[in-house]
Amino acid sequence: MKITLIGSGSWGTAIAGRAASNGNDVIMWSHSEECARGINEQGVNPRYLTQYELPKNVSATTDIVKALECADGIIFAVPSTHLREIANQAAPYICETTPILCLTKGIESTTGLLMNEVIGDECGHPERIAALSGPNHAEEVCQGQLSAAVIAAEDNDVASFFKGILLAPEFRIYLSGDVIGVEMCGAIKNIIAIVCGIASGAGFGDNTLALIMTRGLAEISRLVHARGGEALTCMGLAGMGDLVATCTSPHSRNRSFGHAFSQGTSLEQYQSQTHMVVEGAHAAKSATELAHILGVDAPLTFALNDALWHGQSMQEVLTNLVDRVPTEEFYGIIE
Ligand SMILES: NC(=O)C1=CN([C@@H]2O[C@H](COP(=O)(O)OP(=O)(O)OC[C@H]3O[C@@H](n4cnc5c(N)ncnc54)[C@H](O)[C@@H]3O)[C@@H](O)[C@H]2O)C=CC1
Ligand SMILES: O=C(CO)COP(=O)(O)O
Repeated sequence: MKITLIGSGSWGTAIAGRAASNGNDVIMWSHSEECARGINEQGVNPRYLTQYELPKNVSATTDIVKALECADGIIFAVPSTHLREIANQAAPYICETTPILCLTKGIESTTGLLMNEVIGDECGHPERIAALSGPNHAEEVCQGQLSAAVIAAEDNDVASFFKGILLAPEFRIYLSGDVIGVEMCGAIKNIIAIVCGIASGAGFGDNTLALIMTRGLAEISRLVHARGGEALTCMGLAGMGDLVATCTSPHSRNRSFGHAFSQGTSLEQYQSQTHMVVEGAHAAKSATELAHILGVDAPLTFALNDALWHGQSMQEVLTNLVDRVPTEEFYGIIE
């Protein structure tokens, strides 16, 4: 198969390698000449996962038309803030029956659309769009460390197609029909991971981190349920699995950013130092908008949104959170 991978960050690079290791010819589209040249000439992405040698059947280009020529399957792995613009550029060159897989985790601000929905909006035929999510740090997947992911699609054939492209003994893939649930979990767990990073940076202990993760999972479940997903998905790889991986791993950019933020580093400073996306920061804003529209209580999301985008001090945010009176443990999830 010929697989086109749109994006050349850490996750795109690791997934390009995974697909190519299964014998597929992978062409990566990069917005950066430097990345495309490094991949073609050295077989290594010079900016992300720089120690990882890509299989020989991976090439790269900055020409999106060339990248999409004769694609049997297309994978989007660009940050959420660039997804619409890039899907719009790609759309005229994508055949209407070509299956598409979305790796991006986020919610679009102002529209409240999930990432597969943004691609569907631009490229049409949403039934051929799947989403992959789960506890998958690119740094470990590219080393072949045992991992698992879920691929969700309305059409089981589309999910199965991408399972065939990516499956390996060390990369287990489960299927789901709950695209909304899988996408919502992937977006919101990044918010909770930033809050965990802030708490750990501020000196809170393991009890507090477990409290944030558990109440975070309840918050994710309420949002999933209200957006039309299945609360059970929150118990799976995209929910509980990714929440644990992102809230606890030193690989997580969201958690590390939270830690740095608690020490006074701004989002701009962190992103310009690392050249990496902190999806949870953008999701804090878009999920707040969405929660208000859906009428869902999402205190951790609101708190992070206040701290990141409305200049509220960490002390004020914390006081607001602990001033809340604890109520029924599972309100708003099961009717
Ligand atoms: N890194 C990981 O382990 C995982 C990442 N993801 C998700 O995958 C998505 C992509 O993240 P990463 O690959 O980690 O990115 P990254 O943080 O490693 O790299 C940043 C990406 O932004 C791209 N970029 C920067 N400016 C751009 C522009 N003007 N136009 C187009 N692209 C531009 C870079 O080429 C690069 O692809 C995110 O939504 C992330 O949440 C999901 C699972 C695992
Ligand atoms: O989604 C991820 C792991 O599954 C990556 O998380 P970070 O963006 O926090 O590194």
